[in-house]
Amino acid sequence: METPLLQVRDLEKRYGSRVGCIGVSFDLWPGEVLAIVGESGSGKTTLLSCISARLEPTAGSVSYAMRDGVTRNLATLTEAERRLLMRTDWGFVHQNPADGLRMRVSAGANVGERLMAVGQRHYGTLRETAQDWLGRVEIAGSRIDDRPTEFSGGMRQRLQIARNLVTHPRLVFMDEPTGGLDVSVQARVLDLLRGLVADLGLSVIIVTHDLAVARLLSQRMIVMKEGRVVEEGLTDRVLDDPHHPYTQLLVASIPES
Ligand SMILES: Nc1ncnc2c1ncn2[C@@H]1O[C@H](COP(=O)(O)OP(=O)(O)OP(=O)(O)O)[C@@H](O)[C@H]1O
Repeated sequence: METPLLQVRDLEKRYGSRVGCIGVSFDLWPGEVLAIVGESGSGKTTLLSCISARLEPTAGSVSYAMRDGVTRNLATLTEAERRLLMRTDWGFVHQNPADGLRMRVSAGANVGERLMAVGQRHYGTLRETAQDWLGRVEIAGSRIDDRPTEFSGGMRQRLQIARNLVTHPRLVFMDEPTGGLDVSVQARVLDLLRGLVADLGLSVIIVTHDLAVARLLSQRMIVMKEGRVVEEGLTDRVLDDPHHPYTQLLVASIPES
């Protein structure tokens, strides 16, 4: 029987007396794209940080099915195991590309660096793979020696995506991946992400306040309000037939297109 890739149980994060998120439980299945939506301050980023082992929860657990098939509670990983997971089996696409790229090294080195983390050392192979990945994210190969500082916002975001996917991670976390881009650029990046996620069979957890992004990318979504999950279900069902009054309000506030 298939096991979930990620199991979140009664997760809670408090900042002093303030609640970041509370009582959150869900499973993520291999190959599934799950969107976490909710208004500003609802706890999306807190939840994403806890499940990606970047923030220690106050209570509850997150378990992950490692490549060797053993499911481990993230809290029991050593620091070295956690870092290896982050550099190889997981990806993290930040809203601001500068948070996920090294801005002072070339585009090629940004992609190659992640490959070196999985043991690739041969310069020719590193460069060839980097070149291939730049192509996959629609960056001209002639830009391989340019630094991200010389790239447009959309190019930077596409480079960040290449850097994350080059190691063929099984799980990618995304925090508002198109949030900082011009509307005209967003569509292209979203389209690219959708294609890559499908081609690579990635599992994804994506935080967004944009329901159109959730509709386009995710199969399932959870809706957060004041740190709690108020609704969960298949994306089309939640958006077409929202049950919770808060979700109804969110859906009703989408501008007609
Ligand atoms: N470092 C922190 N210290 C104290 N309180 C925090 C901290 N980070 C978040 N919070 C609080 O936790 C709650 C959830 O915040 P969080 O950033 O997770 O929401 P969000 O849904 O991601 O919002 P946004 O869409 O604006 O990023 C808020 O009440 C926020 O003020």
